[in-house]
Amino acid sequence: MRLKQVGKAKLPTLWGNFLIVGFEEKLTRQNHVALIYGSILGSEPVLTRIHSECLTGDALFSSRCDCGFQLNTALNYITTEGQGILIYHRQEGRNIGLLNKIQAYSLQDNGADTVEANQCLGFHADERDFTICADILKLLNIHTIRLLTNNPQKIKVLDNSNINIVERVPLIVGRNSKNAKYLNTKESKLGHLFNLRHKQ
Ligand SMILES: Nc1nc2c(ncn2[C@@H]2O[C@H](COP(=O)(O)OP(=O)(O)OP(=O)(O)O)[C@@H](O)[C@H]2O)c(=O)[nH]1
Ligand SMILES: [Zn+2]
Repeated sequence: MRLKQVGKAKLPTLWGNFLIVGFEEKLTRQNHVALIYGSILGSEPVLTRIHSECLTGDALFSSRCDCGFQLNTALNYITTEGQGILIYHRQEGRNIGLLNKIQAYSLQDNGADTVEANQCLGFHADERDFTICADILKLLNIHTIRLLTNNPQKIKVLDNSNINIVERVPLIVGRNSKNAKYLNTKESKLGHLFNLRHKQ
């Protein structure tokens, strides 16, 4: 296992009382956290959100993307449901890092879309590794989930990592005039599912 669990504590939030569990990648020492709500063991399938780090959207209220809105709504769904887990996957900017993301934003301010901007900086469109999230689920003994996502790639990677996804739950929130192009590019170039009729 590439990860080890480090620390576990109560985390009261605006949505309710979670447990926060820390994880460290043994090789890189990169850390991730999972927020657990309710009793998840023995109550599978577990409602699961894999949320990729977005400092600008999650903590600074940016409306350039939908991340902050999705974070808010995912916590809402999980607490309303009474059980679930949110993995806060610390691969900022689709894993190009915060400062590169700001440079990508600058290219987008000058007309590039989010994929072109990444490529212009020498990165792939999406540099994230979701297998780490499968490892986190396994360390927590979670094997069967309902996944909150619009991204088919997350489903594919978790599936290949032997996580049983019994349902994809769409998470379509936060569209506005500032992120419309960004969301359209996710649909046209990255394959995100924004049509509820595509629910699988
Ligand atoms: N490189 C880059 N990353 C971005 C940009 N805007 C947001 N991000 C990052 O994108 C990640 C979120 O990915 P998204 O493609 O929005 O959504 P997703 O996680 O693939 O899919 P969902 O599960 O449906 O939310 C976060 O890490 C953000 O920091 C951008 O313009 N460029
Ligand atoms: Zn974002």
